[in-house]
Amino acid sequence: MIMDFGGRALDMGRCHVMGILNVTPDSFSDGGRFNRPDIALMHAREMVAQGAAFVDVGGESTRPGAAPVSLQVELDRVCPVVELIARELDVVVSVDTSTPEVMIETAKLGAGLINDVRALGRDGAVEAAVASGLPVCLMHMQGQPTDMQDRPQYQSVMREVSAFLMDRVRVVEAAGLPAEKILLDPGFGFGKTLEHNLQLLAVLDRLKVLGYPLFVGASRKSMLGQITGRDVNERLPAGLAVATIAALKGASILRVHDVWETVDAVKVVSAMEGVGQ
Ligand SMILES: Nc1nc2[nH]c(SCC(=O)O)nc2c(=O)[nH]1
Repeated sequence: MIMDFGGRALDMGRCHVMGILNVTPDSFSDGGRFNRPDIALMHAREMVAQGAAFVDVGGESTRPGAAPVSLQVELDRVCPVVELIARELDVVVSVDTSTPEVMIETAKLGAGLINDVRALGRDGAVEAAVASGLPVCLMHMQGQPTDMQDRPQYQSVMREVSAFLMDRVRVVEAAGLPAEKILLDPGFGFGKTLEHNLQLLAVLDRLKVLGYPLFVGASRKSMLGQITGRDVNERLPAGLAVATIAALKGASILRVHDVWETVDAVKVVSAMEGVGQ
């Protein structure tokens, strides 16, 4: 299934790597390194050279406990970087935002995907996403970053995550967003215990049957630290394991910090899947 990302067509039947470009001072693993547009462009260029099909630009940290940022701060962080990358590089610029005005502005500046961890939950976000004409990733989160990890609870995490995402799909499709512009994401680490995250990973293919491309982000997250005991900058092997599992289970986009390493892991999965039986 070919999806059009602001003029760049990509086959969602394949697994693509998205490089993370946090332009926030407090992101948990690379906070503050890429705040200047020229430095951000250099990092984006490097990730594209390593095989990233997407670069995800986020101006508001959504780590547990993160404080919201003002509209102007988010615009000031994100817009110059989106404009520069969209102009200079042949890559889909994804914008990690829940803010309607940021969606509209960055779409004008050449963004190709809206990546909203709040599934267009903020006032005006559905309308802004529809008006932007861009594809949207709808992600599940229980609670808000300020409290989501306090006491995550589910009767059945996959059933509840699926129900939430399908409800959001109904809302955004009714508002005019075509089905072929929707991606779904279970939201690893967003209001989930380690057990919930593992249960979602184990049955990720069940999310696929909803009929939308799957987006997965687990890179360097605390779930990997809980399993391995590794610090945030030593979680690459565990991250590659999740990337491989997700690719095997049909994920279309993997959001990661470590691009070439993940590209290679995906190449192994694709090579195996491509060989005649
Ligand atoms: N769609 C999507 N967007 C994201 N943005 C972040 S920011 C927090 C972090 O990188 O730990 N995570 C995700 C994710 O899992 N899915």
